[in-house]
Amino acid sequence: MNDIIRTQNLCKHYKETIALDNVSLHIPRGAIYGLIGNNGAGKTTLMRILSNLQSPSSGTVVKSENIKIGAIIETPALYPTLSAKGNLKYQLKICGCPSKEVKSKIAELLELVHLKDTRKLVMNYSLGMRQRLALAMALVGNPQFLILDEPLNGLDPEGIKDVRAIIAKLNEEYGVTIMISSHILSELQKVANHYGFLKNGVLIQEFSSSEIADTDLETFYFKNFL
Ligand SMILES: Nc1ncnc2c1ncn2[C@@H]1O[C@H](COP(=O)(O)OP(=O)(O)OP(=O)(O)O)[C@@H](O)[C@H]1O
Repeated sequence: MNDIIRTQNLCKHYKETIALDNVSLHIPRGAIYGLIGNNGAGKTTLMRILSNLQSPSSGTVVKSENIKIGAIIETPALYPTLSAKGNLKYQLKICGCPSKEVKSKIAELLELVHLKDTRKLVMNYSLGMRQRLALAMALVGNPQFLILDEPLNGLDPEGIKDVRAIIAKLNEEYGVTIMISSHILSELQKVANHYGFLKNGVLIQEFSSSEIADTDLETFYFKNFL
């Protein structure tokens, strides 16, 4: 199938709250898919379901065969009393990486996410460093599909630029399909090429950047979200 993942009529209810309401989305293989929605729109719920961390109330998720999924959702799970290398070593062992490959894999991952100060303990990391390490941790299992829930939140402009560049590199050079969420369209426009707009649990529209001009995309966003 051309979509790496799609959903059919996905619904999620929390008692009386409808977090997702009949969501049918399509993420083409190779895309960088920007998921836009205000607070409480259902972005995290949708991403948790796509990552198998949670079940829908109804509806289905259709994944292309044997895809491996990596995800950073809400607070990344890092070991605060270890260094970046220590975190990666632990994760690689859990994932069954052969001992003789661990060192080179750690070097490759640190290089990929532009993380240099590797002796510091993670508890002393800045938000930007944590975000980069979380990305490296999510890449340990060589996922073909990476889900990133608001990875630019709280980063300074340089951090945003850097994480965007890493995302673009993962997509272009490593062929990873990426889903990335944000409240703000302009944060994603420099990197995404497909968009899904989620409003009050409803996927109101999907666009590919090849079928809509930037200015029309912005008009749609301002009309529906501001
Ligand atoms: N575990 C839960 N129990 C009850 N309600 C929940 C739970 N998780 C989410 N919700 C509700 O579901 C709706 C969607 O929440 P969700 O966190 O998925 O939205 P979001 O778009 O990620 O929001 P934000 O941008 O603020 O993180 C909200 O009304 C939220 O209060």
